[in-house]
Order: sequence, then C-alpha cells, then structure tokens
Amino acid sequence: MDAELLRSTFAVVERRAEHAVAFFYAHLFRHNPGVRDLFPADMRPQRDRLFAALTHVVTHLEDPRLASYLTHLGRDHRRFLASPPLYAAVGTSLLAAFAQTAGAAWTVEAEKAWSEAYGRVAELMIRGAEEAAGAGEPAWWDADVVRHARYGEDLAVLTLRPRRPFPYRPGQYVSVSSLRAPRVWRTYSLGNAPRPDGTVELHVSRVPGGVMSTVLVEETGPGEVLRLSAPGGALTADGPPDALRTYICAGTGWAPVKALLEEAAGGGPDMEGRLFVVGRAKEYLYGREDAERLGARLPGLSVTFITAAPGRPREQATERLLTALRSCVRWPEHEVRLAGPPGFLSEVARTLEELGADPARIRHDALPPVGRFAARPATRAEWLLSRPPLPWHDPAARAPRES
Ligand SMILES: NC(=O)C1=CN([C@@H]2O[C@H](COP(=O)(O)OP(=O)(O)OC[C@H]3O[C@@H](n4cnc5c(N)ncnc54)[C@H](O)[C@@H]3O)[C@@H](O)[C@H]2O)C=CC1
Repeated sequence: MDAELLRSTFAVVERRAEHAVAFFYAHLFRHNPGVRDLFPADMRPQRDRLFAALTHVVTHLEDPRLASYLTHLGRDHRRFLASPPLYAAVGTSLLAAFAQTAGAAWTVEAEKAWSEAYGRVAELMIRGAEEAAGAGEPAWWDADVVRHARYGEDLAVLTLRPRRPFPYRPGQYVSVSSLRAPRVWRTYSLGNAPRPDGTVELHVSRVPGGVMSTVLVEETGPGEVLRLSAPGGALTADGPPDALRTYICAGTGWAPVKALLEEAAGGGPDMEGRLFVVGRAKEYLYGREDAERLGARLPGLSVTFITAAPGRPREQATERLLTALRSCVRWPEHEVRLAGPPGFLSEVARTLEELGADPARIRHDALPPVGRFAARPATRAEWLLSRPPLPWHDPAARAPRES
C-alpha cells in the first residue's frame, strides 16, 4: 500500500471535502436505486461522518490497530444494513468522487492505490460484520421503554429494557434510533452500572432543533421500542485499583459518571477521590440526589455541585469549576474522567494538564455535538484558517461479548 500517495491525494480532496461528499452521495444514489432509503432524510451529519471515517483511515495507515478499528466499524455498520453489494457500490462512487475532485492529482497510480486501499477497508469491515453475525450478535438491540422521567423543559431520563442481554461497561455510550425518526442514530451515554433486571438508563438533553433529542425528550413514552447499537467509548474505570480518582461532569455528562460511581460503590466503600457536578443552573442539577446517595456510599469521595449564578450565562459554571479545580492538589496521582459538552471537555482537559494532571490518565470521549453540525469549510482558505474537528462514534473499546 502506497501510504504517501494515498495521503497526498487525500490532502487535495480534503480541501474540497464539501464538493467531494456531495458528488459521492449524488453518484451513489443515482446509480443505486433504493440505497437512498438506507439513509436518513437529513444528510448533513452523514456528510461529516464519511469524511471523519476516511480521515481516520488515512491518518492511521501505518497504525497496527487500524485493522481492528475497521473490523469493529464493520460490526457497527450492520445496524445501517450495510451489505457486501453496498460496500462495492460505495467504493465505485468514492473513487468517482475522488477522480472528480482531485484534478491533476488523480493519476493512474493514485487510482490504483485508492482502489486497493478501499478494497482492503471493505474486506476488513465485511469480515467484522460476518464475525459478529457468526457469533450471534444482533445488528442492533431492540429495547422497550419502561419509564420516562422528565426534568424541567429539556431533560429526560429514559429507562430501557433491552430484549436480549446487553453487554456494556459502565461509562460507555450507545447510538440510539427510533422509528419516530427513521434511520437517524445519535449517541447517548448509559447512566447506570449493569443491574439485575437488565435495564439501562439514557440521559437526554433536548437540543433546539435536534431531531432525536426532541423525539426522546418530548415524544417517546413507555411501551415504545428503541434500537440500541453495540456500546463503545473509552470512559471506563481502568487504572490502578487504588488510584485516586476525580470525576468531572456537566449537564447530561452526569450519566457516564453516575454509571462509573455505581460501579465503584458496588466494589466497596474504599475509593478516594472527588466529584464535581456542573449544571447551567440549579434546576439542571437533576443528578443531585443520586450523587449525594453515591457520596454517602463512598465516604472518601468529596462531592461538589457547581452552577452559574442566577441570570449569568451557562459558561460561568465552567469558570467557577476551573477556580475550584485550581485549589485542588495531587493532580498527578489522579485518574480523571470527564464528560460533558465538547467545549467544556477541551477547556477542562487543558486546565487539568496545566495543573499537572497526567494526560494519559485523563479520559473523555469525543461525542459529536448532537444537533449542531458545523458547516464544512467550502474553500481552501477557510480550511487552512479553521480546520474543523471530526467527531465520530468510535466503535472500539467495546464491552466484551457475553460468552
Ligand atoms: N460521555 C460524554 O462525554 C457525554 C457528553 N455529553 C454531552 O454533554 C452535553 C450535554 O448538554 P447539556 O446537558 O444541555 O449541557 P449544558 O448545555 O446545560 O451545559 C452544561 C454546562 O457545561 C458547560 N459548558 C457548556 N458549553 C460549554 C462551552 N462551550 N465551553 C465551556 N463550558 C461549557 C457549562 O458550564 C454549562 O453550564 C451534550 O453536548 C452531550 O453530547 C452528554 C453525555 C455524556
């Protein structure tokens, strides 16, 4: 595989990503009647995801973990009903889009390199899907909604009972889909450690204009069925068992932290650490009672709630949090777990590193900012001035399969 050639062609295509993606989907749908029906009505998030995945592949060509990433990705794509003929159609349209976009950089050698590389990617993804199917894993888990609790205007906690055993580790997240918004999938963290009755909690904050969050907060009720993807994410409790621990969460970022604390409390009262729960205002601290209950089970855990002052913007809560963090000590000894909005995560992680926390011990997931999809840069100048982050549901770090 000519990694250099793949990277240099991709660099040219990437600068006109918007055009390449539009061409790709137009080509795919035109030449494959019926394939449009596999995609959601609103294609904007899809466009970013395609380039996020391609970027991941191109920037990890020499990484030995790429093969396992792709088999996981293939396993995860079963929920989109991806089949071998669809992989072939996608390859044809992708090459057509690259040829159209790369101009003089699209040489015979480049076309050969991309054709081979895509073939390898598709082969690994199909293998991952086949292995999962062979092991009896469903393409998605149907889950009955058994409870829907509303907190104020924008928040809801849904209790779901998956119809088959659902393998997840506390701290992980899942993609969720509802027949009320066909083929739309959005990620939400699970808010509990595994329970004897098999139920899981989803904590959802309604985003203005967000299709899925509106469906889940306002329209969904007990008796309905949701689809869940296999869980993923890196926000698990690994690290030395006797490490000091800091948990910091904002908004519905409380969900994975609650799951981690339930797991810790299940292991005994010995954990030592600190918990910071941040909310935009008092009435948004919906996890307060649960946090206090968990704090009582973990006497070595100091619990702090932080909100913005009445009438002040929500970001003021973050400033107050950073002030509190600056007065804490022994950062290098702490395993840190962060969850919350993307802007919050980057600001807090940066400050923690300044305070001496070990970057290898700070964990957070980069969940897509649900409902708020940044326009991709349309010109090379825009691209160079502001290279956008590319969020992606990382299918790695899955829970082990039930044996
Ligand atoms: N595993 C994870 O990391 C999880 C992340 N989330 C994310 O958390 C968010 C939850 O949304 P809401 O509950 O509506 O939170 P929110 O919008 O009410 O924000 C809560 C607090 O986060 C801080 N914050 C928000 N935006 C910020 C920014 N740009 N810069 C600095 N601080 C900021 C502020 O202190 C604010 O008071 C969603 O974006 C969701 O995707 C949710 C669950 C799990």
